[in-house]
Amino acid sequence: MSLLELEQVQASYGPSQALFGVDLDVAEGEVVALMGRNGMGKSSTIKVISRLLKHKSGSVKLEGRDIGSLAPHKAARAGLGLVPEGRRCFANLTVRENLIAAARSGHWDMARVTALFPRLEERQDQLSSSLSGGEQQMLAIGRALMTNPRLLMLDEATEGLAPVVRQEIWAAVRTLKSETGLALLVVDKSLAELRQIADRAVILERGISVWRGDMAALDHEIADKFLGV
Ligand SMILES: Nc1ncnc2c1ncn2[C@@H]1O[C@H](COP(=O)(O)OP(=O)(O)OP(=O)(O)O)[C@@H](O)[C@H]1O
Repeated sequence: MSLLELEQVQASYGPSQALFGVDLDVAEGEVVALMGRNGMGKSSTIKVISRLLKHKSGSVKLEGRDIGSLAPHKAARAGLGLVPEGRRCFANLTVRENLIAAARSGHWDMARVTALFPRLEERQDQLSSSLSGGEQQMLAIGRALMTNPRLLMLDEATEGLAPVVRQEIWAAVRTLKSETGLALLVVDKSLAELRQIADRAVILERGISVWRGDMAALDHEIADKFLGV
């Protein structure tokens, strides 16, 4: 059974429909890249999974259980960890307070998160608003890990960061994959990085899953056709 499974999901923002038929699944321990050009529905799909956007048809299942009627905080409790686009943390809390506020019991605790991101340990007493963009992103990932998710979703986790910081984030994501086997759903513009980390990919075009397959099968022709790279 898949850990997460979406079938023919449709969703709208008021009168404006964004998703027209999203099929996607993530197995336990698997890394899936969710890809597509700008505005094709990647963030909306992540929002549907996190229950921040309600779908109007189709199904969203976590371990075979329909989670379509869960409130967002219950989705988090059910094991869906989200690092949203724009890395939202509590600006008026310190790094440590941000992490503690998210904590739920399990493998991930302060010690493990700060071992993954040593910079967070160095900055633990600083307000999160005083962190650099890269450090804020590390904190956003750390917060999501502190919830001890079954599935971690990263929406554009490296966007707008300097190349050296992006590498630090990717290194941490690779560690998550190799050392913890956490299931990941990753949205990112870097095909090169996704190729290194993802087992499979799902490509969206105008809110529809138009290609699903092993990352190794995503050749130049497919990338050119659907991603324009
Ligand atoms: N809050 C909103 N209200 C209305 N329409 C929205 C809203 N958010 C997204 N949309 C629309 O839904 C469609 C899908 O957007 P979405 O952000 O999911 O795409 P995306 O693939 O994540 O794009 P990007 O790579 O640019 O982040 C787009 O047409 C977008 O304009």
